[in-house]
Amino acid sequence: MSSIRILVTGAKGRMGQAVIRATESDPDTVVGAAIDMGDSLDEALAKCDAVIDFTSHHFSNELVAACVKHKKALVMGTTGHTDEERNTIREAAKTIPVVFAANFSVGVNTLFWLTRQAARILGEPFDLEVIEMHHRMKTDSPSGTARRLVEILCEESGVSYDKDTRHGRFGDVGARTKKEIGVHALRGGDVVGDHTVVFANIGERVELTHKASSRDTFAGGSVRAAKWLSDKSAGIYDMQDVLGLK
Ligand SMILES: NC(=O)C1=CN([C@@H]2O[C@H](COP(=O)(O)OP(=O)(O)OC[C@H]3O[C@@H](n4cnc5c(N)ncnc54)[C@H](OP(=O)(O)O)[C@@H]3O)[C@@H](O)[C@H]2O)C=CC1
Ligand SMILES: O=C(O)C1=N[C@H](C(=O)O)C[C@H](O)C1
Repeated sequence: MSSIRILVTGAKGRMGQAVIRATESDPDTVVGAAIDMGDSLDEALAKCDAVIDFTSHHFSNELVAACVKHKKALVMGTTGHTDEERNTIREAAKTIPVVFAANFSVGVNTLFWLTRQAARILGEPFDLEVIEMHHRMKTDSPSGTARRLVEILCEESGVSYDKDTRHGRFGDVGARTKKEIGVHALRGGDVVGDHTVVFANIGERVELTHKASSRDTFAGGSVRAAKWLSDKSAGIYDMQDVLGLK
C-alpha cells in the first residue's frame, strides 16, 4: 500500500507542527503539503489524499468546500464552530468522509465513555458541572471537549444544551437549579488541556478528570483517524468510531 499523503493546514501552529511530526513518524503517511493562511488550498489539495485541520473555525467553510470539490477525506480537529459551520461540515459529509472530533486522545474518548456511564448510574440527584483549563493562547470557550462532555450529560439527563447550560456564574444568580449544567473555562500558562466532570450530591461527590500533557497525543490520534478514513465512504464519524468504542 502506498503512503497516505496528508495535507496539514495551519502548519505553523501548535497542532500543525505536532501533526507534521506525527505524519512523518508514521510509515503509512507522508506530508503531501503543509499550508498556512494565504497559501493555495487548491494546489495543496491536488497533491494529497486527506486533510488534517487544526486551524480556526473561521476557515472551516472554505476548507470544507475545497475538500468537497477535490473529493478529499477530512479530519476536522478545529473547535469553536458556530451551529451554521457545524451544519456545513455535516452537509459536506454527505459527499466526502469526515472525522469531526473535539478531541483525538484515547484518554479523553475514554472520559466521554466513562461520563456517559457515570451519568446513567448516578442519575438525577447529582448536580452536574464541567471544568476545563487550557493555555493562555486558546481563543474559543468553552473547549470543544467540554462542550462534548456537556452534550453527553444533556443526552443522559434529558436537558437541552442550548437552554440548560450555565457558562460560569457571577453576581446574584440564585440557588442552583436542578436542570442546569455548569461549564467553567480557566485559561493560563501552558496547560495543554485539562477536563473534569463533577457529579455532586449531598454527602458525596464523584470527579472524573483527564489531563493532557503533550499535543503529540492529539496529533497521533488525528493521523490514526486519517488512516482509518482511507477506506471509508462518505459520512460523518467521530473518534469513538475510529477507536471502535461504539
Ligand atoms: N480536536 C483536538 O484534539 C484538538 C483541537 N485543537 C483545536 O485546534 C485548533 C488550533 O489549535 P492550535 O494549534 O493550538 O492553534 P494555533 O493558533 O497554534 O494554530 C492555528 C494555525 O492555523 C492557522 N490559521 C488560522 N486561521 C486560518 C485560516 N483562516 N486559514 C488558514 N490557516 C489559518 C494559524 O495561522 P496564523 O498564526 O497565521 O493565524 C496557525 O498556524 C483550535 O480550534 C483548537 O481548539 C487543538 C488541540 C487538540
Ligand atoms: O485549543 C486547545 O489547545 C485544545 N483544544 C481542544 C478543545 O477545544 O477541546 C482539545 C484540547 O483540549 C486542546
